[in-house]
Amino acid sequence: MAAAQRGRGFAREPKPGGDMAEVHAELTGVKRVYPGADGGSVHALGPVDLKLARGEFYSVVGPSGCGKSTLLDVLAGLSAPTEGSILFEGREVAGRVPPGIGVVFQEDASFPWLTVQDNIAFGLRRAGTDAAEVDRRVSYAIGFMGLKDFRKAYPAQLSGGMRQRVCIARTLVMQPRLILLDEPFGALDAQTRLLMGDELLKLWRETGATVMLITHALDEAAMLSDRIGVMSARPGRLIADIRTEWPRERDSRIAAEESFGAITSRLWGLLRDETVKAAGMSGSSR
Ligand SMILES: Nc1ncnc2c1ncn2[C@@H]1O[C@H](COP(=O)(O)OP(=O)(O)OP(=O)(O)O)[C@@H](O)[C@H]1O
Repeated sequence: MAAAQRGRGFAREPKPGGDMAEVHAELTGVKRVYPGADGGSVHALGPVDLKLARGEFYSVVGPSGCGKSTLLDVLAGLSAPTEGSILFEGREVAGRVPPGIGVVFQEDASFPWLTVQDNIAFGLRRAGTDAAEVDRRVSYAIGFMGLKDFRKAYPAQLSGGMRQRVCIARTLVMQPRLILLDEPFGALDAQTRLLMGDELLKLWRETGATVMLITHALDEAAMLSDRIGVMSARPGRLIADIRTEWPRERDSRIAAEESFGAITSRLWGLLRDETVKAAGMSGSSR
């Protein structure tokens, strides 16, 4: 077993964080148009140009329906772009999820018929990982996510926050180098969201992964991210790029910093007009 694996739980490499200058994922001229219900089409996204540096924590905020999930889906390879190119680690993402990318959704995606440990082991077993390695990674994930007392419990016996931890752990044991999260805490109460945000930061440091988070919550974006992309009303384009300059060793207490308020008000200033436009556009298609 590699030293990095023995020592670092989820991490593939001994150096978390990596080289911030290295481009990890790159979208160029990406557009997504869906077929509309009336035989027309819905221009959901773009054109978008975006570079994610290896190891950075990037969040995307934008008005409802502006194309945030579409952006995540095309980057993940869950949906093919109508135009443009998407590279992950220098290779084209061509409408299928490449190894190395892990996705966490808002919905509780745990399997109700499997225990916590079997839920977390699911992807590894399907990939044919040997049993000892499955045990090692699952045990680590269970400890890390604070699920030790619940390893034999079924999802129905857990709170919403714990179920979402199971889903995050299930993605993390696959050791993704790019983690895409679509409103992962959207269904949770405010206090649980804060705690989950701290756990996400811990995981980000631990794994050294690149993270892209889609969120409606401006304070969540401001608290967790190195950089925040603001999207316009649909068709979603990136209209601002805000760097937070937080230290890597941070947690939700960063919200008490003076500069935190400045970032959230700047985000809201940018989003306000777009949100009004989006509300006016709801249901329309182009
Ligand atoms: N599979 C699809 N087929 C047709 N239209 C779609 C499809 N998926 C999304 N859309 C449309 O594309 C637009 C962008 O949707 P998307 O879910 O990406 O936005 P979003 O910003 O994530 O929304 P929200 O913030 O409400 O979750 C919307 O108008 C939506 O109705």
